[in-house]
Amino acid sequence: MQVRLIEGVHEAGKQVLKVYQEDFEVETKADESPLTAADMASHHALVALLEEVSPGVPVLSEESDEVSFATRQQWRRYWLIDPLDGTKEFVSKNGEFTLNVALVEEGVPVFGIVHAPVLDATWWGQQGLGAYKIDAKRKRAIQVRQLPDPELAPWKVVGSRRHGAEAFETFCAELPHHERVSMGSSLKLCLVAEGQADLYPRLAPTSEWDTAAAQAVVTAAGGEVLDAHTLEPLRCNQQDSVLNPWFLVCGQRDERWEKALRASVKR
Ligand SMILES: Nc1ncnc2c1ncn2[C@@H]1O[C@H](COP(=O)(O)O)[C@@H](OP(=O)(O)O)[C@H]1O
Ligand SMILES: [Mg+2]
Repeated sequence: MQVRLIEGVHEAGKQVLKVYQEDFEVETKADESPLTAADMASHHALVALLEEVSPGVPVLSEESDEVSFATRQQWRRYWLIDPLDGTKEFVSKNGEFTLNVALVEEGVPVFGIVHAPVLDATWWGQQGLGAYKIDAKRKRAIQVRQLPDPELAPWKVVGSRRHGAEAFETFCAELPHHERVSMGSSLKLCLVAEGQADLYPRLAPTSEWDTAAAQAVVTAAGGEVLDAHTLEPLRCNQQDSVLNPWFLVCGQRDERWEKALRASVKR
């Protein structure tokens, strides 16, 4: 099943690239976020793919009509997709956008694919099977890295290009020696999954479809995606709202970043 899914996500990625390479119009959604023909082409391609691969399993997409919590609560497993995460990066043409497909079971993202068509890179992970990166037609296993001694090698902290700057600054001010990297979309979580970054504090809003696929990759790679208040793993489909709490992605827990988090998260 993974092979067909990855192939299908790549096909959807090609449709996204076709729009990317042409002149496209940008609409503004009710929540002021941008929407392009690429978001919708990817949405339709991914929904068709998932209906083909697993008929009867519900699909919730950022671009679907809203589904009531009363209905969603009945779903033991469902597909959760963000057809184009990082639409602002897409519009500004920096390549840092992704297609995201997650399988959620009992609130836990157990399988996920994140695909970045411009970077020609795909990350996928599955509970019990590990995490992998495919680029330039090469597939390799990935895992989070051990936090280095910051005196010897700076911690690498990844942040959004556009969101949550103030709390991010407070967090970083409390950290030992570190370097920062900016990145768009769910690629930030993938950097932690493959050991290119140690921490991604997301101290700003996101929705469950923004994170579920990459959370599956991070956890399969040995890391965690934790609620910034409780330090419990993020779970999907637990409440009416599809908004995530503020969260932090890490390879491993450490008292030094937990202290920085307490300083930057209002309780
Ligand atoms: N106020 C808000 N509420 C919910 N999600 C928000 C938000 N502001 C930004 N986001 C989410 O953050 C994502 C982009 O994050 P980043 O800038 O770090 O890449 C957006 O994904 P989309 O591009 O899929 O809309 C959007 O879902
Ligand atoms: Mg998104």
